[in-house]
Amino acid sequence: MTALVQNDPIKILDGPDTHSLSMSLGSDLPKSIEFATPPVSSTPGLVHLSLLPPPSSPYSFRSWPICIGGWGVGNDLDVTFGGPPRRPIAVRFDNCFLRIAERNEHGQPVVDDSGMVISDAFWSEVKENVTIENIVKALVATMCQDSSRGGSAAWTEAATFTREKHETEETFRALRPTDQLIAPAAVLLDSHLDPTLCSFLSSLPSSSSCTSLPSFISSPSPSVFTFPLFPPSHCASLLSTIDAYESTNLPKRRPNTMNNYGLVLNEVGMRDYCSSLMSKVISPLSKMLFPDEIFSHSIDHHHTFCVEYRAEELGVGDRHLDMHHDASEVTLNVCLGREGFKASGLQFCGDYGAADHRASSLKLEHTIGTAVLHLGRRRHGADNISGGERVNLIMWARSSAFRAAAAYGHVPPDGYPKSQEGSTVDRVCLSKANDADYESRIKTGGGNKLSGEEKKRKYVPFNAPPKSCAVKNSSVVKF
Ligand SMILES: O=C(O)CCC(=O)C(=O)O
Ligand SMILES: [Fe+2]
Repeated sequence: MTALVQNDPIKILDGPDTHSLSMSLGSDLPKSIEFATPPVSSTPGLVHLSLLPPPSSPYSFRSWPICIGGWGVGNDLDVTFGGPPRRPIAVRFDNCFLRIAERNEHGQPVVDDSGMVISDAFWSEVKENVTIENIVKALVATMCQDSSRGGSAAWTEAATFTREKHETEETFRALRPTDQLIAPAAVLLDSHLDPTLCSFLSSLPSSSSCTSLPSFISSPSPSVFTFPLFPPSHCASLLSTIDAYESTNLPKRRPNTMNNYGLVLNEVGMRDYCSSLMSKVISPLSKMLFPDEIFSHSIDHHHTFCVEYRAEELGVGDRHLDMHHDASEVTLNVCLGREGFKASGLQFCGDYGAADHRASSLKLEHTIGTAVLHLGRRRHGADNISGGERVNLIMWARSSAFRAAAAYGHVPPDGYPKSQEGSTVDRVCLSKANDADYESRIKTGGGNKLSGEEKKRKYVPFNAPPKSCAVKNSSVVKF
């Protein structure tokens, strides 16, 4: 394989938290690999390149984008744990449907479901000398030959799986040749955004952190934010693309383990549009709104999907969503419609691993076009819908660097230590799927019911008057 690379010149910016190993990778490009143009570094220390397989290869139907390195986590971890910058750094297959989570013969997962290469055997191939050249060579060897690193059969199967997904996207694109949301390299346009948000983002300095919230962003509870995101016309365009896909016979993978209805938008041709939404809106807002989070400067990939709920009167469908936390660092949840749905509140409890994990903290009502941005580890769930239909776009936004650190045990599982649970366990926060004590608590009438007064107190409508920045007061557990 040769490495094919995008056109922009390499750009490595200085930043306060740059990871010196990643940075040195970005500035020390291999001489022995043929690059069409130099690799690109979009955020400091994060290098993007693409592998271009030869025509005879099972991978040859497309190029394989990879990102290596990543800004923001490495040196923070060094400060926490001491010592030099740690290996392995993040190596992630980007924009691919590659999942080789099954174990290799050493019992190690090879590639996880966000594309992260997490096998020790791969890293032992890279050895002491962590350079782009060694990483690329080890990847090519892993994909093409050596069964001790996951087996070529597993990789061939992953290539076939990816090719089928790729063909599905192309078929859908051919059915809607003028749909700008599914075009290759689609971008989020200014006209897709609420005008106030759009002008705010265009004036936001790159290093900005939260000193006070702009008036159009509310923080009804620590580290939960709401703001107008999409105008109605753009919600309607998104719905029309979703509806068009639903009406085809193309394969529909449901969005996560809990929702039975909805689509993975990354798999219906919308990945590029969603990546643009992440880099133009979610990444800058995460830096600003979650400044104390170790990952907030390095959000770089996402699992984006839509969820669909229908009231009983409309027949089969999901009615509500059980309590859970997300497989994300930061989650965007925006309601697209449909006009006239009833009830369907979004309930929040505490952070996973914190003493108040199952204590109710907030209830929001969805409003079309309004976004909720929250930490993935905050427990939440959706109430029953009582009328009509509701479709929301959900982006689970993630950091490669943070996930690589977690995968290698540099940060505790789930990122955070567990505290002893406190005495408050509210019934609304119990999860049928995730709590072993759910049945016993429900049977014994356990879990505090919220009083009428408490319900009122906890109900906070969207567009509540702006508060001063809540981030500094948040009770997020740190490591
Ligand atoms: O329906 C909602 O608003 C919540 C969806 C959600 O939390 C999820 O899909 O992770
Ligand atoms: Fe969720």
